[in-house]
Amino acid sequence: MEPQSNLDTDSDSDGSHISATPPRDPPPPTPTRPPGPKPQPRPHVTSPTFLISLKRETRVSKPSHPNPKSLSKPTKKPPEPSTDSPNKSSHQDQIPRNKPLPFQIRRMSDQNASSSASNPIEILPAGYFSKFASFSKIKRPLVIPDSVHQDPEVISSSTSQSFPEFRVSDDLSGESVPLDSISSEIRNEVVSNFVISSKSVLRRPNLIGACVNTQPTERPKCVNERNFVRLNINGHGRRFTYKGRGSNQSKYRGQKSYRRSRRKFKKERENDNGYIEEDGLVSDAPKLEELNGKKIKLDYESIEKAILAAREEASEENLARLLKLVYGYDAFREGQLEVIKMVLDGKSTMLVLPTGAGKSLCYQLPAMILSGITLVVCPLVALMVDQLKQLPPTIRGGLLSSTQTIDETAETLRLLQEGNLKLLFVSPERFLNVEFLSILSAIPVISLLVVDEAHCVSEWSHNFRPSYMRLQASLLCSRLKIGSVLAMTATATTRTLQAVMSALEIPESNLIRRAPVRDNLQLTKDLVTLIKSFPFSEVQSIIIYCKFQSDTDSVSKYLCDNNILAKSYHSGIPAKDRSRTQELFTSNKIRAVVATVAFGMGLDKRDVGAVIHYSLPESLEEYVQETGRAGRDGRLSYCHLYFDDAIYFRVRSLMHSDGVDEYAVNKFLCQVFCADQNLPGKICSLVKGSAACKFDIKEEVMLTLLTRLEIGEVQYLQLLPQMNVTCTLNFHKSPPLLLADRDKVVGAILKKSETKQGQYVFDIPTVANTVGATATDVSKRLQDLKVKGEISYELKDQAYCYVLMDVPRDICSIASHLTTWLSEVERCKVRRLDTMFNAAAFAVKYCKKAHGCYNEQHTSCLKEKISRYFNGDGNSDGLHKTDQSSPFLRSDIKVFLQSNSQVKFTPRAVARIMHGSSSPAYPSSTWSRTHFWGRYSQTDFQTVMEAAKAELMNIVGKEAL
Ligand SMILES: Nc1ncnc2c1ncn2[C@@H]1O[C@H](COP(=O)(O)OP(=O)(O)OP(=O)(O)O)[C@@H](O)[C@H]1O
Repeated sequence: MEPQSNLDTDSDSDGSHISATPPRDPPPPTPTRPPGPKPQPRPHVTSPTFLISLKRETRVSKPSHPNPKSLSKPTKKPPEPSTDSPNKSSHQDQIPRNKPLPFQIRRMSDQNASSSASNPIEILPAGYFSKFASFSKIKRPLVIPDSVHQDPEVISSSTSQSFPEFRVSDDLSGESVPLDSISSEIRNEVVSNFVISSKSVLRRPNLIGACVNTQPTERPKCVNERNFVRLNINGHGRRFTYKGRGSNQSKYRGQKSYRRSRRKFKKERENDNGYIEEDGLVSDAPKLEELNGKKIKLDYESIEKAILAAREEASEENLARLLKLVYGYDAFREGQLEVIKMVLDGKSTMLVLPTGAGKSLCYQLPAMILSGITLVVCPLVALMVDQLKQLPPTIRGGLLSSTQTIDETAETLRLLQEGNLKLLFVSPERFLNVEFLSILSAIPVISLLVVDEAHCVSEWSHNFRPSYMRLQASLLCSRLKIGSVLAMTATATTRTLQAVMSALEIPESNLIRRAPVRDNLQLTKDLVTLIKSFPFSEVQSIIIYCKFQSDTDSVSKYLCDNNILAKSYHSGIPAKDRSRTQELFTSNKIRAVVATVAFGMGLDKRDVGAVIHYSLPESLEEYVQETGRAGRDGRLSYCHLYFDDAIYFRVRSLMHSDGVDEYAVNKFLCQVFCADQNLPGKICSLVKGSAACKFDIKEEVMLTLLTRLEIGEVQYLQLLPQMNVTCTLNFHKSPPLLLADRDKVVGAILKKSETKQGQYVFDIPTVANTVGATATDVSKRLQDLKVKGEISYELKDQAYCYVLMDVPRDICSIASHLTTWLSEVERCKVRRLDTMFNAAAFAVKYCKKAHGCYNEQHTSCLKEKISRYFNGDGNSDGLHKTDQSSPFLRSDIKVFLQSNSQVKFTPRAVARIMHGSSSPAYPSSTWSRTHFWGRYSQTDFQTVMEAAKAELMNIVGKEAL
């Protein structure tokens, strides 16, 4: 075995924990098979096993060096160059469909061969794996990436194309088990499960806070814990139906149903099970109970005492007592006690624990003890909801999210102001909301600000979010009274950590960091071999990660066709269906979820036994985070990675989709500052869609640039919440001029509108500037007039809004500075992907299996790579797969430019097309029709850009002559 000394372990895998939750049957070492075409039979398994042998289809590989002659004769007419906006056409019939071929497993004849397309391959029968094959390479059908096609039509169309065929087989020979014998039971289960789920009560956790004051709750005799109540309001205990919009607490008062529910509630309390059911509503026991596999009887009096004792002295003994009383846990896991003590000491702390290691407890416990409110910043609404549900009954929690109605938000804010919340989940975007900030600033103490998924703060992380970048300590502390900050992440390299800690002003000494991978995870490489092997067949719950939405749909469909209960999960699926899938999975009603990266954050299913990466993750951070969803119960779990360089090249091309050119940034800044027309204090807006097309910069990148202008050394602007800025208005009652006399907003509207067919069309920020109000004030005024029946209106054009604070004198130097920074961010993304690829390639090709790895099992070498990566600066070492040059590149670009001579290109735009990567001004819906689309995805992006630049210069030179 590889010495583990360089890898810290976490308590998930310490002896006591393992003995409490025994490992799944350990996998027997994979039997070595003799060479030859006939695979050996698998060990006999008595229970029904569902083993899948893949039979896939692939598209014809494009020759990496195509004949230029053939290229000059396009097979299809190139795209209409551009009289109409390229954006307009997004029909699925414009997307080239891939020609399926029979499934191939490629066995490299040359170990060092790198390009699967150019190397001789041996076609093996499906399901066969020779022991000589260093790795089974599966050529996948080319599907259109999420990021390229957001159009749901396109997504659904791509799912219907013919796809990998999966068979149910009973052994390595790939023979099929009679499906009926397996399926009937499962089919029945599916049917009944769906019936159950369709009847289930829709819960709206964000409403729970709104109901907290509906009646006097059975409070314990709290001494000085004002917010402490026996009942949780987080979804475990009492729940009230919310009778439609506008319902509020007063509607409950005096109602019969309410009195009935009170009686029932009291009765439940008398039963002393600690949990309360409400009036015909969901009465599931708290998560807590499920989590520990035993009932916990909450002793509220003792809990109160324990809280007071811990507040008085945060000793290990006092904290452990509280832990036992509230959670039923016997001991803290590694790192937990240390961080809780630091937080209670008021020290800002950076916590890095693996996924599932128990980070939430590190803020929940202090939230109970600290006197003020705890604010938790979460990146996703779904994550907030899950976290809220998982709060113990002793913490009054609430959340603020964009999915709430105005009434719900108002109710939560009211509770917050009244001090009736102990813990509040918010999105980072919420900090743009002036009303929210003013309520927060009036709160005497925000004891703790928790930044969950804190790596999002740093541009060097795998999951950077511009709105997180705004969570600068200086910005927060200047507006709010925050006791201390707890930043938490499972995955961050040293460079990312430094950036996060510096932004949140966390001292270096306050870093608590453990190894990124738990010890109960086995990391292996080959999906097919593993699916056919014994441990996998024993696993009840499996998550399969795919890169693209269309892959998840197809893979889950094929699994279902073969009687393996699976559902797909991605952001293109309506939220309601996604949560139903999650529910089915958590309650073991389906066996597998086939998902994009959108699945899993906040999922606390302890018995996920396997995580399979069907596509290469984008980074080791992503890999570690996703594999960390297996084995949270401490049992031996399996992580399988499909290694495929076709996906690698496609993803690598996508990594360049955020890149920008200096001149584009320059143009963008000119628009942001509108040269000399704008004065500081003016409200401005940038319509997202049209600006993205105009500058060929993605919307998120524009937001990143704006955020940079807000939080840089000079604050050039202040971001406001995004809104629809174009208003089309009709007057109904009073004549417009009469109304304008009474109302200055209407006066400004009449002045600043264009009239089109009797309708008034205007820009809200412009009207706001005219009357000296905020955009929100104008929106509110419009709403009032609408309620009075004076007007009706429609809003469109979602825009970034901001107030100008300062206009820079030298836009060029800011543009240059920002471009350099964004280029480094782009390179960093590519390096992360390369590192992931190299780690997988190492396991597949070069691992000497000297330190504990055997057969396809590469836990030791991968853990070592992961550890080195996280402790270093995150840089890639080793192989570089992309071609640094190509003899036909220049001539291909020339042909492409000639055949699209009416279109204006930049070198970057040409390189993106050659890489098959869309951008706002050159969308795939138009440009994927050219046969050059994606042709050079295996050639280094920079090399293609330089070749394009040279060709464009040639054309300019000729035109100048
Ligand atoms: N001291 C403990 N003893 C036993 N179980 C614990 C302990 N602390 C936390 N847990 C359990 O571990 C599981 C994972 O905890 P939690 O969800 O907080 O992990 P996490 O680190 O936040 O993971 P993620 O990064 O995925 O969000 C939960 O079921 C939690 O109840």
